[in-house]
Amino acid sequence: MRATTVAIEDPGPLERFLPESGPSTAFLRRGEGFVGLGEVARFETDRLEAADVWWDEISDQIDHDSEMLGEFGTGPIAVGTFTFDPDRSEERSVLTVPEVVIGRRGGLAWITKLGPARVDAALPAVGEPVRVPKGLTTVGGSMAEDVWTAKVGKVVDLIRRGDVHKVVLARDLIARAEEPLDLRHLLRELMASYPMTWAYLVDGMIGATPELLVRREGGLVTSRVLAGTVWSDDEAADPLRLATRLAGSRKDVSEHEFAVESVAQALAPYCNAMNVPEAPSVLKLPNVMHLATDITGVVDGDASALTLAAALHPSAAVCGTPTHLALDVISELESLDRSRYAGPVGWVDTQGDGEWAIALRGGQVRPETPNQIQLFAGAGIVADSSPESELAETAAKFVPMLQALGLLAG
Ligand SMILES: C=C(O[C@H]1C=CC=C(C(=O)O)[C@@H]1O)C(=O)O
Repeated sequence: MRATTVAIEDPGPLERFLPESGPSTAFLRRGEGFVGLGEVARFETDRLEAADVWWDEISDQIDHDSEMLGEFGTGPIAVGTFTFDPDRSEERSVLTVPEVVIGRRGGLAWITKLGPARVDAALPAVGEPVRVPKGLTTVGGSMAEDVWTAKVGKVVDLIRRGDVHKVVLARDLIARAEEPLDLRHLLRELMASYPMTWAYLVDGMIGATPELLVRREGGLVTSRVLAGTVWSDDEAADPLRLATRLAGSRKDVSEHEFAVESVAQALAPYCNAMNVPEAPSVLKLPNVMHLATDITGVVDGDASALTLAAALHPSAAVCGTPTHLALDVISELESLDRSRYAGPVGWVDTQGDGEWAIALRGGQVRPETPNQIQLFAGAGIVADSSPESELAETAAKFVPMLQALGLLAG
């Protein structure tokens, strides 16, 4: 397979190149990142490790001709969305190799095309006009709210007995439209309202997540760990007071510490230098605030971004501590196939560089039900958790997608 990468003039908003149907992908933040059009190869699997091996083999077969060698993110890439727990999901994980990638980063723009022979590097036509969803309604989720809060109560009991320290419990919500959903509309809305997040679209999985599982750029790795949340239903609430409340909340700080420790421990074997800030900062989003820690490190060896994502997943930000016990509690009590929610979503290049976010604040549209989207949100439960407050927290985490769908005012 041949790949050609050329520098191009700024192509404007990248998302306008996405077609309404057919395989397409996006991973965008503050106008940077890429859109991927078409598909030259696809791997469906239930294991991150298998995808890593597959991409290694494909990478070796690509003959890449580039004007931009060494520029992060340029060149052929594989884009993926992985299930949270392959042993307990009906959904498949997918790694797809786009035929055309249009990207922008740090003032540079490029196009990469893949094919059997060297191809011209002209920009494709922009996509069809975007359709706004019509006749949307929510039709509930797998579990009634009071059943979910009762489960949170059970988890709190288990934690207080000392069986497990933290468990992230999730719930879902289904929204249905009169016509097939145009995911490009959701992507645009999410990008406009939540520019500080990573907006993703891969194989019907769409959302805008604030949490970066891992980024590898050359020898450097970064992970943005989030856990611990505060929100307010009162628009006039003072953000400084909310942030102070969050930073001083023993419950949220302990929830956050479990998450940081899980990432630091999983990353340590791959790094020969690592920096873990002692105290978290507060990340402010339009709907919630989170405790945030950016861990950085220098990679020792050639572990790819996908290898690192496999090692870090599932972190205690989306699973719990200890991992295997939290996974058992989730499978026993959550009564939900998490599908790709809370799994890694992102991209990797032929050098092993890439970015894998955690698929939060999003939902899945499936080919057999194109009018429908299943939304997911979860909350970290620790010894001091209150079931009602955790339910309200998940409601606050549904807000970005409900706004993008037009089910809530922005
Ligand atoms: C599990 C989710 O959020 C995670 C990320 C940030 C804060 C979280 C929390 O405070 O519970 C969660 O760990 C979700 O959005 O569904």
